[in-house]
Amino acid sequence: MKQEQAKLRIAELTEKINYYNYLYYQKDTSEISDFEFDQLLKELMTLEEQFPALSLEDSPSRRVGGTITKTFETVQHKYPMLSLSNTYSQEELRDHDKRVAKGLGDQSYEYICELKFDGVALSITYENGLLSRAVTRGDGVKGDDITNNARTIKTLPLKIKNTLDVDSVEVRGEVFMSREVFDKLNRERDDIGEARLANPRNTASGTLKMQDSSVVASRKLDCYLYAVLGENLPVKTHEEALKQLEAWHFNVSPTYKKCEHIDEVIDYIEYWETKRFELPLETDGIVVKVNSYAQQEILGSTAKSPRWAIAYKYKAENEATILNEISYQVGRTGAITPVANLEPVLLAGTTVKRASLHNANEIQRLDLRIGDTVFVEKGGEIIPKITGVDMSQRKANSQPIEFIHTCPECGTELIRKEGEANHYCPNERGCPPQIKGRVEHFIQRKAMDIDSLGERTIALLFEKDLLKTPADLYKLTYDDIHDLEGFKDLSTRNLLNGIEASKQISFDSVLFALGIRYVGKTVAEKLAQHFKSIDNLAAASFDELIDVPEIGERIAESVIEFFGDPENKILVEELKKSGLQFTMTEKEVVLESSLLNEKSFVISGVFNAFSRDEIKEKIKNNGGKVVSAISGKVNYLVAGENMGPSKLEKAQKLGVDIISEQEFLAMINNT
Ligand SMILES: NC(=O)c1ccc[n+]([C@@H]2O[C@H](COP(=O)([O-])OP(=O)(O)OC[C@H]3O[C@@H](n4cnc5c(N)ncnc54)[C@H](O)[C@@H]3O)[C@@H](O)[C@H]2O)c1
Ligand SMILES: [Zn+2]
Repeated sequence: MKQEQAKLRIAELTEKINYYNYLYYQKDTSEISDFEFDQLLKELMTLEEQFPALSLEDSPSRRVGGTITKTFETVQHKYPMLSLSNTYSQEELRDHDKRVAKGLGDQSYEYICELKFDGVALSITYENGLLSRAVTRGDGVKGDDITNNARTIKTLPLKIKNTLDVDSVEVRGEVFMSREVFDKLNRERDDIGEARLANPRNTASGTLKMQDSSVVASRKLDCYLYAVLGENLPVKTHEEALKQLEAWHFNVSPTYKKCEHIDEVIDYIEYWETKRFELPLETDGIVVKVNSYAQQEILGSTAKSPRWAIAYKYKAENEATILNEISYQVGRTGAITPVANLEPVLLAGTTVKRASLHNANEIQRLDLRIGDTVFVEKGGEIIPKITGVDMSQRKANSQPIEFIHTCPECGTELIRKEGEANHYCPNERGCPPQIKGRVEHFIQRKAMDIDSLGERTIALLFEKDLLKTPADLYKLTYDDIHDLEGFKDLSTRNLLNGIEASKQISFDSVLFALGIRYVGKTVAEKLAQHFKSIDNLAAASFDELIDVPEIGERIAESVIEFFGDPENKILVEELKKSGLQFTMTEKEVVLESSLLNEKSFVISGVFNAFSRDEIKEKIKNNGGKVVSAISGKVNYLVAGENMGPSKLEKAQKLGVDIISEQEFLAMINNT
């Protein structure tokens, strides 16, 4: 390539990479795969090596890709947070090993291999053992202070036993969302007609930057720690750092391994290539780090990444197979989801027969045709996806796929609302999956919690014309149920009792159960707290609705539409007559924060600043739980003066963290 051409290409690559970085780090979206992105960056670096004169000072190859946002306080990192150089080839990994060997002269060295967790890097500082600050990587030099959000991560201790006797220590790790939590979140979004989230990494990253910590807490993020930094630490190797993190009760993935030779590293890579799909989170490769800190220092870093570490990334597994047919599913909200039925193919250890296609746009984007040879890819997701078509195999007479026009369940003509990707069946009250789906939504645990009623029973009742709306549940008689296939006396009474008990479920849950589009559990809680009764809510104007914190225009419109529908008015009236709760009772308190979410406390002794009851109150108001007896499940013992020695002894034996009143108050920012 000539200098002139190279200059143009460098400019083009720089612009592209900056654009994808912007999407990835600011908008939490990706328009291309990581592999494609890494190829662009690699091409840029190769050109810069060939033509050093063209290499720009601010080239994306020289700096960490992320940026800071304006919504959080900006904090300077004490030690820069770098990126990792990466490779997809074992050969390049061996080259890296040779460079390490050369850099270290004749010293022998070891590696620690870890999995590369696909989440977001976080730096967390503990001052005198207490979590004082958590900062995102940002641009590597400065990051966002997201301490309150980090505090909601259940496995991240708010306090560590300061055994090393240092004032301040920084730990680093990867915040992630487990596959299970991610899938559940998407099911919940399907349930209220909300668009699906793309992947756990982007979701974790977006969640960490939310303004409302209680929403962050509900998202159940987790964190694996993999680094300890600080002055005068008695830690000399990466392995010791990991052991220290374990001793401090941080969540350390047990998957790391010490390797004495690059061949062992390759074995590790091969072992985890498919095994990693059994892990609870997504991983996209492994990280190989030189173990000795002294040797890490000899090797040093570039402006962008350390020379003592490298990431080996797995290429997503890809197979070709035939697209046999497209089928269409109707969801609870009437949304139509196309599904690709494939000629079975073995992929990453499992047989794949189906792939999700999301919506009509996706079919169009891929330009799919029946009989096409398509490429199927499986990341960590349960449902694989189609990434492309092998055009060379396309049949001459094939036709573009025409999306169905009528509902496969009820025959109604489909609609597609402006600005929405999905087609919908508008026959809300006559379309069987929508009717059954509305009842399934109504009875779920987070709603009316009628656990003796399942999908199968709902279908049976529906077939017998006994269940067309949730209100019909409260009209069911003993005989109606007893006559159903599989029901005996006891199961019939259980179900009737479950339905009866649901009449005591609080208003916010009832509101969620109604299934108003975009009104998830958290939004229902906010609306219930604010309006106190269904009548107030139904009478609220658009402006009154959007005045409620966290309630946007889309939700406001949806609420107004719901109550504007006479059928819904009838439903609410019927449910009221059946005795369901449609007002908020006084004692349902608003949480001050969720800083102590899922943490349990025992309190003992006499306190200075507050009474025992006040401390208990504070724990509950911040989302924590107060229990009376010490057990291994208790997180903290708040110890006052004159506390009983047996409690103390038991807590010590079980490894329960013992904290003072001041330490407790610091946890909830109340000093
Ligand atoms: N698809 C896109 O549009 C797009 C855009 C930008 C970036 N990306 C992807 O992001 C990558 C660049 O991201 P990056 O600069 O954050 O670097 P990186 O993700 O490749 O590597 C550094 C990061 O790895 C993480 N990590 C996970 N497990 C680790 C472990 N055990 N030890 C140490 N670190 C661990 C840390 O968060 C660390 O900050 C690119 O290689 C690309 O794949 C994709
Ligand atoms: Zn229909």
